[in-house]
Amino acid sequence: MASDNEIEGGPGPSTSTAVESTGKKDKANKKRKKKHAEIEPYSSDDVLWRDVTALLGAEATSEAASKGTEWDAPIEWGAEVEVEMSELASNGKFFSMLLTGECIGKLSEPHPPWVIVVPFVLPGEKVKAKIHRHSKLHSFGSLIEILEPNTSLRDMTRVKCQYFGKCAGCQYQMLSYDHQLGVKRRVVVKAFQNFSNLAEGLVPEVLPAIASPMQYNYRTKITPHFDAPTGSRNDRKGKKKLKDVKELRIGFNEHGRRSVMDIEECPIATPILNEALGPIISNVRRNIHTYKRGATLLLRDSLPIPTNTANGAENTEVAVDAPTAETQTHICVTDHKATIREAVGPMLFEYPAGSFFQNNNSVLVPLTSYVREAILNPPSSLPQTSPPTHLVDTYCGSGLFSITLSPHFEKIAGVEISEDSIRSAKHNAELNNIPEGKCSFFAGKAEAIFDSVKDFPPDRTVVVIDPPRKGCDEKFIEQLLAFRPKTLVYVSCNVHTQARDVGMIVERSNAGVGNGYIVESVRPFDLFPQTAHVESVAVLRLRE
Ligand SMILES: C[S@@+](CC[C@H](N)C(=O)[O-])C[C@H]1O[C@@H](n2cnc3c(N)ncnc32)[C@H](O)[C@@H]1O
Repeated sequence: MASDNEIEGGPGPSTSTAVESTGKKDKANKKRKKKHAEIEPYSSDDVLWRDVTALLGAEATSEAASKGTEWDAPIEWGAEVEVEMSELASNGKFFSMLLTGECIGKLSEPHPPWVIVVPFVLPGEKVKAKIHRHSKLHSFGSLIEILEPNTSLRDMTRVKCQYFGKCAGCQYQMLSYDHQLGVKRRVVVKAFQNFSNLAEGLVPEVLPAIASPMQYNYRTKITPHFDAPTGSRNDRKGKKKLKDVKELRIGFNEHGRRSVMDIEECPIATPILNEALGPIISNVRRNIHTYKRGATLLLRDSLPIPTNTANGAENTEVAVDAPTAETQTHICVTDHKATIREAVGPMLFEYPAGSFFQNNNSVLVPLTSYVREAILNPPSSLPQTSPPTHLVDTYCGSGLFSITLSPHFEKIAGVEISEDSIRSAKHNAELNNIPEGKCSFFAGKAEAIFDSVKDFPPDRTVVVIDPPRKGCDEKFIEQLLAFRPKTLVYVSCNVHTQARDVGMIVERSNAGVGNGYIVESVRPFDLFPQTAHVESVAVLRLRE
């Protein structure tokens, strides 16, 4: 669960205003500035940077740029500051809250406008934080104390995780679920404002987020990990020394640090994963001498399946003492190569435990039904055209959209880079009795699919696009625009690259003649309750 912001800056002041610099320090500062200056476009650092500049305003930002003071933090590294939080930032995973206007602490005076980012706090709250990293026009503080809570938003009785505030995930637990959905909608609104490059009127009002039916115990995959115990040495029998084993931490990343923290339970994970977690961790501790280095453990929720499945691999199941009523129909799988089985409505999916599948099973029927309705029932305000007959499922994984939408299409083609997933997609078509020849799946880069669908009628074809976080390649977008399918449904777990790609599709397809795509709807889907992750579905339709 590492995020771009998760790496802490080194100790010591990083600013020229905060300290007298020696030649050596000057060099170090220059090196640091150079390193920090390269914010990767569309990374969570970039998303935060856009929030920072929006908060400070264009004038203050460009003044700092022209004076070259963007890196001159007015606060010393390690200083404690009292700040009043003003806004929520949209950079997903890690630091979720933005600044305060005024800082009370060790500031150099007069100081330039600056943003302080503090996690686990809410707008309107006054907090004490310790500065641990500087960046361009903003610094990161770790929360020491909430001095004045925002009691209209914060309710700590909602928090279910004993590690809240220490573990790097699930920072929205103190908020009502309705409020979380509103926050996620706002992230999508800002993503389209900041990254789509489209004029306001070209993006429709973002629809309210669709809730996950389960808000805890929904996550079907967790990956606790551990580093090799520091300085560990084996005794003569090859066993790690007891002291080192005691220092071993197995769990998730500690918030704001490189270190791992012990986890005995994860309230967003499904019950079977929580039951299996303790025995799995004890087993690693007992056998730590067999690990040469750290490792990531895989725990995946599955329906039981015959040990030798048509998909090939043996299933290894973790023994859990006396399964409860809730867990008895599920098993926990730990072998990457073993097969997982999941049901999505009436459809069954099997895939290797180590490959991609959406992690919140409870939301998959609402998600796939929403995509189906968006395709088949466009708003009545649009000219009604013949229903689509062909589906192209790009970045198809093991066939989630192809198979759930298969009853509504005559022909379907899917493309996916992972050969394992393509094998699963073909297997899943058989498993769900889809008539032979209706679905074809190809392993390769997404853009390669356009060679295989030359006989698909573009005006009756829908393309589903569900890329990884980095979004689509230009080559893919070029070929998509050359193909000109009637309908596009873009599903994404990174709304910032989604906004960029949707903007590019609309702009390029309308350049010149203006007969390209319009954005019909944008709607967030909550696949990840309690966390800052946001999924969204955008529907685009070619103008008549
Ligand atoms: C977010 S997942 C979506 C999978 C599937 N649609 C689902 O919902 O289960 C993105 C998928 O894109 C695949 N992928 C990544 N880069 C790709 C590329 N250049 N071309 C095709 N597939 C790619 C990944 O292997 C992954 O399965």
